[in-house]
Amino acid sequence: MAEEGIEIRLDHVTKRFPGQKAPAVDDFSMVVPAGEIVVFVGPSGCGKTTTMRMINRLIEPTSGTITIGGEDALRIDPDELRRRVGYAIQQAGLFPHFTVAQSIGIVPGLLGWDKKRIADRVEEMMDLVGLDPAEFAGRYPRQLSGGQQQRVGVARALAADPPVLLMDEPFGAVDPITRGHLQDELLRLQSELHKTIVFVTHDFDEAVKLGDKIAVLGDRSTILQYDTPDAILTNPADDTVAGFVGAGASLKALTLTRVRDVELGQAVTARADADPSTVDLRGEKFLLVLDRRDRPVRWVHQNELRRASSLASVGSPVQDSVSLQSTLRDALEAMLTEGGRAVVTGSRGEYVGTVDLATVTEFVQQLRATA
Ligand SMILES: Nc1ncnc2c1ncn2[C@@H]1O[C@H](COP(=O)(O)OP(=O)(O)OP(=O)(O)O)[C@@H](O)[C@H]1O
Repeated sequence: MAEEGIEIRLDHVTKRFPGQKAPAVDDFSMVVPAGEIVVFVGPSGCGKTTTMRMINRLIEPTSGTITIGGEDALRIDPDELRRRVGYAIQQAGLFPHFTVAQSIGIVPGLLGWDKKRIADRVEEMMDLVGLDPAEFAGRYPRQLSGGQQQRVGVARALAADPPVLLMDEPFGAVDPITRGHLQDELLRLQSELHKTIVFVTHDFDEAVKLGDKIAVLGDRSTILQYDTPDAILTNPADDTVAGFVGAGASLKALTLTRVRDVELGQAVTARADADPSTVDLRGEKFLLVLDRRDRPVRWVHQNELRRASSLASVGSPVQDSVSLQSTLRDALEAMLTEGGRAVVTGSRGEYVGTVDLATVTEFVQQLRATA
């Protein structure tokens, strides 16, 4: 069993770097709830990294207190702090002369684990982040893609099973598609591990996707708003936050809702072996043809249906379907590909319903009305 997250509390924390007039972090107070992902977003230089690094004492606060699981961070001995707080950074920060296995084993090694325990743990972590140990354990960073390096960085941060994970733009240096995959994987890991995660990013979309809560920070790490993504999207605290949310707030809100949360529509359906002349479209323009296991295969227009002698090959293929776990944004994407409705399938790929544009529009309007 992995060790689950513990609460982090920052109380009136200030950091003043020597020789600087203004503090980099000015009187920062926040509770990061146990087992949640809190994302810091804000402009470059606003103090996100400094705030985060005070939690694991890579930077010492000038004043104020930080507690981790109720214990004063300044009193936790450095080895124990290293075990309790994992740290992952942009471009993974891997040592060029360490193999993947050596990198992941660093913190367990520092903590004095025996060789066998470290080796077992390294293998377990590689599996966890989707890197085959047989293939990757002996590789050096330069023999890895950017995405693979980031996976190693996350595995290394998790190796000593810390209840707290600090992640400073960990996916900042990879292409958007890899970034999306790494985000999905982090969410999957988190649904198993329930760590307390503080995550720093410039990217508001990333914050919306990952955060249970988002802290929008301004100069000197001032908290402009600290709330759930949907509260911030629908009700930004001020113009600065609104600027950060940016255009397309409604579109972003679509990533917050799953297909299973909206009412599904129903298409007229028929099995591929049915006789076309018996199909009643009940005023609809399209028929959805299902295979023997009820999986959606093709859309057939009423004109095609009229001329068809069999449903086995007529119509155009269903190209993109979504699952009940997909977001409304995925559904919108599928609608744009399919032209019209997105087909929703269950866990065995079977047809369960459809989502159409009206449902999405209605959802956005409701969200605005309740905000
Ligand atoms: N070691 C240091 N000595 C002096 N000033 C520093 C030091 N580290 C950071 N600062 C200053 O503190 C402020 C906050 O920096 P910080 O790195 O925390 O910002 P950030 O929000 O993480 O920025 P970015 O998003 O660009 O990484 C900046 O003005 C920076 O120049």
